Amino acid sequence: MFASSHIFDPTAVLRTSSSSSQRRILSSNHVILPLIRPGVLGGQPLRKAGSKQQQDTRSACRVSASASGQPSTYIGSLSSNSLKFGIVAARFNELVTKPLLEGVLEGLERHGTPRETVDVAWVPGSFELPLIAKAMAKSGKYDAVITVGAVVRGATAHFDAVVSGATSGVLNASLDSGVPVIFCVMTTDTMEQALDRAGGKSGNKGFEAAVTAIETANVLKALGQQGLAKARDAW
Ligand SMILES: Nc1c(NC[C@H](O)[C@H](O)[C@H](O)CO)[nH]c(=O)[nH]c1=O
Ligand SMILES: CC(=O)[C@@H](O)COP(=O)(O)O
Repeated sequence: MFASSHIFDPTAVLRTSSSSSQRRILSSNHVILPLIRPGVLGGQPLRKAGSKQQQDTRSACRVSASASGQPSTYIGSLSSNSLKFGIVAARFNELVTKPLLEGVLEGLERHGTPRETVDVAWVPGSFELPLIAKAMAKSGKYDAVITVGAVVRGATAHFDAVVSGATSGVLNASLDSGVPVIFCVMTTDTMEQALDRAGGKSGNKGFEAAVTAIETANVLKALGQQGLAKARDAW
């Protein structure tokens, strides 16, 4: 799927445009992005020498206007080396949230963001995630914020209150700030289910959240470059 005689730059964005009713990948002088950074596959990033695309793809996202005026499709790069991230982590059930946090940091690192550049704020529980996430998002310092929590059902209805507050609060933080705030909060019936998703048999949802943050931030950046999204400080 990624075979290409051309050199590609993982900091681009794949864009297709429709022509008549057929969508097509743009001509061969456009680049096809790997869904995983070449270094992860052991491959070597190739580079298309000397083309306009190369100048374009040097930015976090490449968008080329469609000559036919047809609608375009934006698919965000999975390269994070031009992005800044913040994380808010809940200490409650830290048996789960600490491996989730590690998964987030590993995911960011494997796509170009050294963990030393990532700010991490700790809060008591998932109910406190939205306040700090919104503060970070509205600071203008971050291209995306990732919230990490683990809400495990107990004997009372408190589970529902915490999940409801955390979910709507994180969503509000994102929509209100115009910054992607990613919801990496386990909401499970048992601790085992939560641990399975924090590096157990179901993988690490923290790593997945990191990839989601990168792609969403890059799409928003591309739309902004096309005047299709307000600049963050105008949100
Ligand atoms: N039971 C869980 C909680 N409860 C604490 C709340 O998040 C909150 O800190 C408290 O209600 C004070 O505002 N938090 C979790 O993250 N996970 C739980 O399972
Ligand atoms: C999600 C919670 O708040 C829950 O773990 C607390 O347990 P309980 O409902 O037994 O008080």
